[in-house]
Amino acid sequence: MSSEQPLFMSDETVKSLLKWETLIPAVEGAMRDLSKKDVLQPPRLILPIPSKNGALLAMPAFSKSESALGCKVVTSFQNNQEKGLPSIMGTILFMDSETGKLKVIMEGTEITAWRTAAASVVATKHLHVGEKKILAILGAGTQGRIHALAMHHYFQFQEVRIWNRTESRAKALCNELGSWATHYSNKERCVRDADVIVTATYSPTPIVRLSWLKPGAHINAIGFGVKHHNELEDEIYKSESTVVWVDHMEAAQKELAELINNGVRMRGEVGQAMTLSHAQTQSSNITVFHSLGMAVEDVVAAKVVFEAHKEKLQAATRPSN
Ligand SMILES: NC(=O)C1=CN([C@@H]2O[C@H](COP(=O)(O)OP(=O)(O)OC[C@H]3O[C@@H](n4cnc5c(N)ncnc54)[C@H](OP(=O)(O)O)[C@@H]3O)[C@@H](O)[C@H]2O)C=CC1
Ligand SMILES: O=C(O)C1=NCCCC1
Repeated sequence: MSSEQPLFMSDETVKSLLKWETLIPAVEGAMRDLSKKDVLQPPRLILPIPSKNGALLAMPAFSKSESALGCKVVTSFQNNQEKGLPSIMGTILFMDSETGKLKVIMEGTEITAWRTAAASVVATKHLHVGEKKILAILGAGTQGRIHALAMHHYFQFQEVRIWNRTESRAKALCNELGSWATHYSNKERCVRDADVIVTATYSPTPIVRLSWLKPGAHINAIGFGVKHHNELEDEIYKSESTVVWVDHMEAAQKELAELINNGVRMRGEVGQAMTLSHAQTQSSNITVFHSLGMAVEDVVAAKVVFEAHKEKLQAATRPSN
């Protein structure tokens, strides 16, 4: 019997091993595999904890092509900012996919941030047709920050605008990012003329209006406060020119049930859009990627990190000549 103990990887170690160059293709592959039904991923269990303004989510997945098996447990506690803690904190259990034996216990707070932004990059790549000159980000928390970094890295937008409810945080983030990011004090001005928009807040009421959107704009809607669809006004969903995509249809039936019951049609999964040519999306359509967040993204990201860790160890023990 193997007595090998599971490895523990802290968020600090995980962060040092995460690279957009390896993560984005891995998340793209996971989204494609899910739509090809090469992934086992049941709808996640969500335990709301209303008295704490929080929730706990249990998210297992198995990727056949990556031979990756794992489960993330993640919490979302909206009042954590005042306690100096991240709102979203996760832990990933990464197993041997042949035996189920636990290989790594990985802190999953960094992975959750990075893989969510990577999924938005993949969705933007496959759903947005036109030029990518102006990016507007609403929310300057963990997700707002990591989306700025991922989008800037992948698409090299000419302008990156950031609005936040608490203006000083948008200013501080732009100062940290450098001259390529500009803070906006008015969200309408931030969104108008933008080619791509990211909403990454806990806002319980709409922060984007249809009349602000230019034809062909693409929105990555990330926020999940009380619901997963508070950030966009109803008119956006009702508009005939809007096409809504999700990461996982089965999860959307559950988590976006209210929208679906109100007649909003989900066009399909981003993984399905990858197999369509862009010509099938009219360039004047407004596209929305409703990012629910998928366990398979976490599991393949954990594999990328574990592989990078093993390579680093090997390199350190290789004799130099
Ligand atoms: N789809 C997915 O896979 C994932 C989704 N998420 C979701 O992304 C969102 C952001 O998460 P994260 O960045 O980690 O959280 P943070 O706590 O780091 O940031 C929260 C952001 O929401 C803003 N905010 C809070 N309440 C309101 C409000 N009433 N109106 C407007 N803005 C508000 C905050 O503004 P201020 O600075 O003024 O407080 C801040 O910009 C959350 O909804 C979270 O659930 C997170 C991870 C994965
Ligand atoms: O997919 C995730 O991880 C999360 N999704 C919604 C908010 C909490 C974390």
